[in-house]
Amino acid sequence: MSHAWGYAADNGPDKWAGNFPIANGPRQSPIDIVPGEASFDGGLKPLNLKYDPSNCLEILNNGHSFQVTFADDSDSSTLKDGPISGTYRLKQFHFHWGGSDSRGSEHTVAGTKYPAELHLVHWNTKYPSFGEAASKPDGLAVVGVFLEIGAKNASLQKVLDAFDTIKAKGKQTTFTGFDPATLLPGCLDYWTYDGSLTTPPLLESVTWIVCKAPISVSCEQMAKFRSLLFSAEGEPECCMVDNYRPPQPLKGRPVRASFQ
Ligand SMILES: N=Nc1ccc(S(N)(=O)=O)cc1
Ligand SMILES: [Zn+2]
Repeated sequence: MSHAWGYAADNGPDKWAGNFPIANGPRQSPIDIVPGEASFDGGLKPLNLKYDPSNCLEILNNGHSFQVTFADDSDSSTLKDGPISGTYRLKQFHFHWGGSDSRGSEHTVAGTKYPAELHLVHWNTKYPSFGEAASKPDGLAVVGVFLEIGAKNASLQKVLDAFDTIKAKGKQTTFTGFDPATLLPGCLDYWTYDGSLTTPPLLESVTWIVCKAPISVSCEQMAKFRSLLFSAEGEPECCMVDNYRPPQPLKGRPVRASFQ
């Protein structure tokens, strides 16, 4: 690629292996989750998520998605139990979405695409920082939540209301007091498997925890997602849509279910 990675024809997922050969590695994400082929594991614990809204710092358009970033200098916003050992700290959350309601999620369920997918990114505190953890096989744990078209999501709306100030790539603004737990479904049944970051550098360091239950998003709210731009101020405007990587080969990996 002559220029940075993205989601366009000339720098999108099919081109990433050029600069990031791990794109063809053994534990790449996302995947298509086939419920009938997942194994129930009674040893999997319930997810133990404890978030402190006072850790919420800012919202940023990074040119690939928007992300809400958290203070991660203490164990006040953490993920424990589930399929992981130890304590993982929340670093940020972000979304992936489509140009229409028929696509947008990264993981799929028996081939079904959702209009969007939320990722809550946590790092293992056995390592000194996110950056260190991101290169370790047990370094990260990402909770994925599907969005399905339905009722307006009041919690999500608080995030969308901040969009007017971060429309272009590189824009960021203060965003405090938000509780990401309000974006979780009521039921925390999940699938889990060993995978990777779904964007470059595609590091194979993620324990994926994908919730079976979706949360709702209205079609008007989906239109708001699509109002963001991949482009920076002063560049030709390019709508931020279809910022998702398609499912990757499972290559023999087991997918476990926390539910029967
Ligand atoms: N560079 N940081 C990243 C963090 C999370 C993800 S994802 N989409 O796998 O949650 C990708 C990149
Ligand atoms: Zn993501």
